[in-house]
Amino acid sequence: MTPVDPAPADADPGAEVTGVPGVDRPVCVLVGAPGAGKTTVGRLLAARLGVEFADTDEQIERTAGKPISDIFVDDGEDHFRALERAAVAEALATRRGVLALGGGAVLAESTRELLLGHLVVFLSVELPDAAKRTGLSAARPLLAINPRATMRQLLAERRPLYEEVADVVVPTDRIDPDQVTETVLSALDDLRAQS
Ligand SMILES: Nc1ncnc2c1ncn2[C@@H]1O[C@H](COP(=O)(O)OP(=O)(O)O)[C@@H](O)[C@H]1O
Ligand SMILES: O=C(O)C1=C[C@@H](OP(=O)(O)O)[C@@H](O)[C@H](O)C1
Ligand SMILES: [Mg+2]
Repeated sequence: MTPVDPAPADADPGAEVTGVPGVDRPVCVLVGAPGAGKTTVGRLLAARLGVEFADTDEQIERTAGKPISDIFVDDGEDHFRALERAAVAEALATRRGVLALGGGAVLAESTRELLLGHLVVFLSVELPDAAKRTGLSAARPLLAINPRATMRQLLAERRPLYEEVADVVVPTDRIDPDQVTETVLSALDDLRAQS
């Protein structure tokens, strides 16, 4: 089990927001399907821990200079996945706070291998909430065609990959992002107590 050492929940909000002193990797890495709440909960979690937040999708968009939906349309999914593998590898090596990955990052075996050295939280979500939260919208290009069936298939195919890389699974169905954040915080405390 990877040791966890999050900053205390009452971390000084005025302190420099980077990571935990002496810890040379992200405090935790969030994985899960689109709509699981990785980006939303990641931000809340980082604020509670007093550390930085990074999202590999945002990094990819900054580097490419366009939204992910445009990368899919202009350059194709394979190109996006290559950018994603590079962005995830760089973020795992350099980020020290809370890191959210895109839902498909775990499809790459090389990424799953890299995640072995990290504390990984799988935010799980079932079809009803995943559908509601994504609105099955065009902002997520994978869901552009037959979104409900695609989401159902994606959840079934990826669950074993999320479970493979995860140290802990936090179900998010029917609870709000603040409640998910509290659940993740206590899971991190439990892991720290065990390590
Ligand atoms: N636990 C939750 N309950 C209700 N809505 C949520 C929850 N988590 C996230 N959301 C909403 O669902 C949408 C997708 O969340 P997001 O954080 O982008 O998910 P992800 O990054 O995992 O795809 C956002 O509108 C967000 O506000
Ligand atoms: O599941 C996927 O393959 C994807 C999920 C998206 O991120 P979120 O999981 O944050 O929505 C984004 O990386 C891209 O649209 C592809
Ligand atoms: Mg996201």
